[in-house]
Parts: sequence; structure tokens; C-alpha cells
Amino acid sequence: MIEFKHVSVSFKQHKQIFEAVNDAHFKIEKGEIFGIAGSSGAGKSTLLRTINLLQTVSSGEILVDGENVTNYRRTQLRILRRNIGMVFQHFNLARNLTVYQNIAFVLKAAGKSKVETETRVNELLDLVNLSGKSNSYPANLSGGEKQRVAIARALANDAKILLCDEPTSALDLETTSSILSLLKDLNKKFGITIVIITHELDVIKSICTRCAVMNKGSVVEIGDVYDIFTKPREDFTRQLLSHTSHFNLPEQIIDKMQGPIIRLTFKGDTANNPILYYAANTFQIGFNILLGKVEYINDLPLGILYVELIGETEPLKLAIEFLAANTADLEVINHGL
Ligand SMILES: Nc1ncnc2c1ncn2[C@@H]1O[C@H](COP(=O)(O)OP(=O)(O)OP(=O)(O)O)[C@@H](O)[C@H]1O
Repeated sequence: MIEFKHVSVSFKQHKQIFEAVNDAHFKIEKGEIFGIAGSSGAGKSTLLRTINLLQTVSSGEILVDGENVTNYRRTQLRILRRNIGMVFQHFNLARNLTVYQNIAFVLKAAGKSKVETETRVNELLDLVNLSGKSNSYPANLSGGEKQRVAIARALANDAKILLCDEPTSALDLETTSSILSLLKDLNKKFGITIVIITHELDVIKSICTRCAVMNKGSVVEIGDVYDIFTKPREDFTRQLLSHTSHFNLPEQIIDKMQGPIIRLTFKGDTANNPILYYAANTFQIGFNILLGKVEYINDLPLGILYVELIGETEPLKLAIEFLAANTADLEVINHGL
């Protein structure tokens, strides 16, 4: 378990003190995949780097498995960092070393014998599906392969925690998905705790169980990914989700429609009920679906539909009331009543 206890980090910028992380106070449970989202400069990297003390804290404490590591030095720090692997957006592989040597390097540094090193490197290459690339140099690998090497290296000394700093931001969609499946598999197989910071909310949606949202150094919201994506509590989270979801109706479509336009959100068990059909039948109205999707977050459905309603004013009002009561959320985009 990782625990932030009132953690703040300040930097001196142009003779002024700037607080990059402000009073972070929460826990990441053992074995979970935890995401940290937020806009650029929110303090995500700084907070992540406090876990393995790449970043010292200005105040507060970091506890790993119940032990206060905040003031660790030398030997203790070396052991801590062996247990906490880290991967980065740009992989950080040594260019002059082969895949094998990149991984063997950290094992040798931890005092492993030649035989132990060889066995472990081969085991790791197998794990990340790169057995045939042992003698390749990073320059001859694809982005996804480089990140696989970086993940193998991060786990070489049986790390129990893996910190991922924008691990897929330099990768295309297909490679992103294969790296995320690998991380999910590693979490499942070995119970590794994974902390992942990203500005790509799809990454959080596809592999994290819980997440924190940061804005200007503060953790503004924290909870289950499904809850945060379906019912954000904070305005900042709502804005972040709508700016990055790219799922809005174009203005010119809204202007063109005659009847009221509503945005319906369906979630959980009710997402599969034909509510719109019931409303149309009961209140004798028509509907015109303008935009819609159903996605699955942690295997739970989240549906969003933009619909134009067609009919007389009174039945439309009743239908809107009915839909509001029977869906997770209803927003009237354009009244038209
Ligand atoms: N070593 C440093 N010295 C001074 N300021 C720093 C230092 N490291 C980070 N900062 C500042 O702290 C703030 C938070 O930076 P951080 O990299 O943690 O944000 P982030 O949320 O990870 O953003 P991004 O997604 O753009 O990387 C930024 O304003 C940054 O300029």
C-alpha cells in the first residue's frame, strides 16, 4: 500500500515559492491499478516521483507498506527503488546496450550472478513477448517494443510496485492497447500495484480501477473510475471529461433541430433498458437519435445519447420528466419547447 500523508512539494521559481503538489492525502491499495489524471502542469509527475523519492517532499510523509520512507537515504533508498520499478513516456533505454544488456544491467547492479542474470533476463523477455529481440539495439525496435523492454527492466528485481509516467503517450492506438493489456496481465499474474499518470483519459478508463484527478497541484477528486466518469462530483473533473471526450453534438446540428434536444446518460444495470422506446410509446412522442455510444468501463456499461424529441408541448414535458427519472442523467441541450 502507498499512502500520501499531507504531501506538499514546492519549487523555487523566479525567487518565488511555487507549490507543485499541495497537501495530497490519500491511499493507493496493494494490487490495484490506480490512475492519476489532470491537465498539463497539474503536478501529476511530481506527485508520482515522490513515491520512489526521485522527488523529495517539502512537507508530509510517504508510507510504503506501512513504512515511512520519506527520509530514506543510501542503502534503504537503493532497496526501496529496487522494489519500485518505473517506466517513462520516452522509454529511457541505454542506446548503446542491447535489449539483453539493458535488462541485465539492473540485475548486475543488484548483485545477481551471471547465471541468475541470464535466467532472469530470459524469463522477463518471455514475459513481455520479446524473446527473439535479445540482441537488438533500441534503435532497431518499435516504440511498443521499447516500452516492453522498459517494463521488463522495471520489474527485473521483482518490483512490487510499478510507476508509469505517461507510458503510452508516445505510442499509436494499437500499440497503446497492447501495452495496456501487458500491464493488466502483470497486475493480474503477480499482484503488482500499478500507478499510472496520463493525460489520456481512455488509458485510465481501460485499465484503472480507481483514480485521482489533479488540478493546480491539488487532488480535487478521487474514487472508482466508473463513478468518476459517470458522475463526477467536481466542476473541474466535469470540464476535463468533456474537453477530452470529443463526444459533443456539433453546434450547427443543434441549431437546425426543431424539437427539444436532450443528452441522456445511461449507466449500470439500467443502461440496457429500452427507456426511450417506453417514453415514446407511453407519451405518444417521436424521437430522432442524433449521436450515441455505449462504452464499457471496468466491464460496466456507460451509454450517452443525444436525442431530438418530437411532439406536442405537454407530452414532451411529461416524457422528459419520465426520462429524467429513469436514466442516470438528463441534460436539456436545447429547449425548443
Ligand atoms: N524541478 C522543478 N523545478 C521547478 N518547477 C518544477 C520542477 N518540476 C516541476 N515543476 C513545475 O511543477 C508543476 C507541475 O509539474 P508536473 O510535471 O508535475 O506536472 P504534470 O501534471 O505532470 O504535467 P505534464 O502532464 O505537462 O507533465 C509545473 O508547473 C512545473 O513547471
